[in-house]
Amino acid sequence: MDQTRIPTPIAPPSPDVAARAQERLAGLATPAGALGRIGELGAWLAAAQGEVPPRPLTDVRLVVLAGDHGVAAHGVSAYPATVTEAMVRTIVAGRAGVSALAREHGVAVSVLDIAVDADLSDLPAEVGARKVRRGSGAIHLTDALTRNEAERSLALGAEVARELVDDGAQLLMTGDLGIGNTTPAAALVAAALGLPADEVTGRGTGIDDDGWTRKRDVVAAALARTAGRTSDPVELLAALGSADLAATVGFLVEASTLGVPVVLDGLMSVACAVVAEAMAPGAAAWWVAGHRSTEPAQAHALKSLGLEPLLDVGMRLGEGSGAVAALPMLRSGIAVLRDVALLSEVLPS
Ligand SMILES: O=C(O)c1ccc[n+]([C@@H]2O[C@H](COP(=O)([O-])O)[C@@H](O)[C@H]2O)c1
Ligand SMILES: Cc1cc2nc[nH]c2cc1C
Repeated sequence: MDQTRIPTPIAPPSPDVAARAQERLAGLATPAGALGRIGELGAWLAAAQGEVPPRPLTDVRLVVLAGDHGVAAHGVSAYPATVTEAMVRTIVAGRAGVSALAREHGVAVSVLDIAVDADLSDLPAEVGARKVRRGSGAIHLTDALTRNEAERSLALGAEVARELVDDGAQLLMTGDLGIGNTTPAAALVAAALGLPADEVTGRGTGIDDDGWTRKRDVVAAALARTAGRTSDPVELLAALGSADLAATVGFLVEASTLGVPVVLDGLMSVACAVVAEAMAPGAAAWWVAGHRSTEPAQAHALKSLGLEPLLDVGMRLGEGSGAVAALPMLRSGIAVLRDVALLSEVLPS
């Protein structure tokens, strides 16, 4: 039986409302186009909300999807895999990098253990309620997941997005956490876009030249191992992804299906967005890229999606931090469409 999924096209934010928002933007008491991307963001959010001017963003949610990766035992990261568990605990305690940014910008953060290779059952039950497995396979040696695990991960990511939207979330963000995860994310981008390992391999948490060469070889071996099997997105996630990355894909597809805008983060988020766009063509119209990571694969992935990141400040933290950091620009877009006078109101008649 052919298990290949039929791509499900996604309708964009309302073109009618987008046109009305552009009309309001063009009529503001500013020189035409003077608000640049801030104005464009306001118009995009208006179209996404179906309302001009758009409503203030009072309910913004970030979900950090955490997991370990078999490749971490093969010298591809500057840090040991034990950091993943430690940082899940740190996010729960509200003391991670993203925790500080999220408090500053009024974003509610939750962290989910999708595939951390540790027992986190002492944490609040919701953290581990969707655990798929302990760690995903080392992709240069074996598939990351079974096809069934990939399907389950996609479904649970979708479920997470649905729950947040049902609970009133106006804007969603995805974050990632997992030592070694820039290796499968780079491999996903390479396989999806037909790029060689050299062009997608970055320094991740800060590996040295020897580490980079090892990581490049791991990505190349993973691509060679799975050649010819990765045109179907579910197969791609099973072969080269992980449970946490597959869950992120499911989350992104579902958010766009529900018509809720998403701010993407760094490499993992944008690599998953490439796979989500393949599963749900048109979904990218519901996403904005929060920042440009230092990872080369993210640049390729952004380009393929036609997304220009809002910030370019050398961030490479993950955790959703670059999405949260970009939020003031989105709020600014809403403020100008709501509060700036029209030129017709201020000019003497
Ligand atoms: O978001 C990014 O683009 C990004 C770039 C480099 C590193 N990270 C974070 O660092 C970890 C992965 O780096 P590595 O070197 O272990 O593959 C993981 O926890 C990510 O959240 C994140
Ligand atoms: C300390 C630390 C925090 C992180 N947060 C996301 N990835 C990370 C990797 C490390 C090493």
